[in-house]
Amino acid sequence: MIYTYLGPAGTFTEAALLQVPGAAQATRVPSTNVNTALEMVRCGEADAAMVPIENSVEGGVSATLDAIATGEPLQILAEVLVPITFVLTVREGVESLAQIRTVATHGHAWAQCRGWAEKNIPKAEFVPASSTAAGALGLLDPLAHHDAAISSPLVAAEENLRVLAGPVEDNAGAVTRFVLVGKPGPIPEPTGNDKTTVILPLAEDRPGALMEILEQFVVRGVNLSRIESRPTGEGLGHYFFSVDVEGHLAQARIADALTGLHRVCPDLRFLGSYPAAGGLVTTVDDHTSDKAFARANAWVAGLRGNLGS
Ligand SMILES: O=C(O)C(=O)C[C@]1(C(=O)O)C=C[C@@H](O)C=C1
Repeated sequence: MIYTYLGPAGTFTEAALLQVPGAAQATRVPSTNVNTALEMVRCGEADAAMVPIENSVEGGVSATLDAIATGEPLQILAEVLVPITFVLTVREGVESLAQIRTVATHGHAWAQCRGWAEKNIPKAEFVPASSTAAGALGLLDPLAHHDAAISSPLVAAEENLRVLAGPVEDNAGAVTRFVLVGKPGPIPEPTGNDKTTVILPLAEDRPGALMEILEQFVVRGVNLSRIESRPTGEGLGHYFFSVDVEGHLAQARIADALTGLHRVCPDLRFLGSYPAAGGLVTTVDDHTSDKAFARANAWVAGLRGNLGS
């Protein structure tokens, strides 16, 4: 098994990948960005890619949401949660916060530490890095010029970097959610606590279009755990919705909701059903249970048996 992930080694994404059973023993190839990681899967150079999809403070990771919604189809195989905490590390020679003029980190990490930075290093300019680990490693590179980096405490310790402050995140207890993505194939078995992800392009901009989509879930008792609108790139006002719901394709209420969605949104994309991480407990009302659907379908089939007779 070959895995790729948003690298280099020491990113939160690598920490997420290491939670996947067997990944620590498998080949792990770092990619410099999410698109490259997903392309490696599409062209068969990697069997699966671990990529960040949302953070509890900063929200959706646009690069991932867009890349899995378009292009050659992909499938989410698993999700992993990683608690996030950051430290501020500095280049040799930087002794105090007052000396810092430039800080390198991933845009999502900067957004989670912006309040701390404005207060403690107000003169420092943000230098975007491809990941938190890349920003930290830059401190050891004489050709990179940033004074400081915001990264995980782990990469700071592994690289023997001087930590000047930490934790530096604005919200303690932040969590990033990562997804393991492969080529479309067998769907993981239902566990009873699963998620299903779909991409729903709005066919036309008219009153009630989003409502029509959402009611497909509501009437089948399906709970949404994430909904995000992303621009399609075709101009202002053109969006698709990226939606996670609680449940598995193997369950009648999810299959029935997808049937309904296909009628109102024929270009929808199924991105997979996979076990939910983090102790999600899904409760299903009696009237939307598999048994209730089976009874209702049998009843209609019975009525239809009399058609034309
Ligand atoms: O830069 C990293 O270490 C990553 O794994 C990327 C990433 C992200 O894109 O959300 C992951 C977790 C943190 O929230 C910040 C950055």
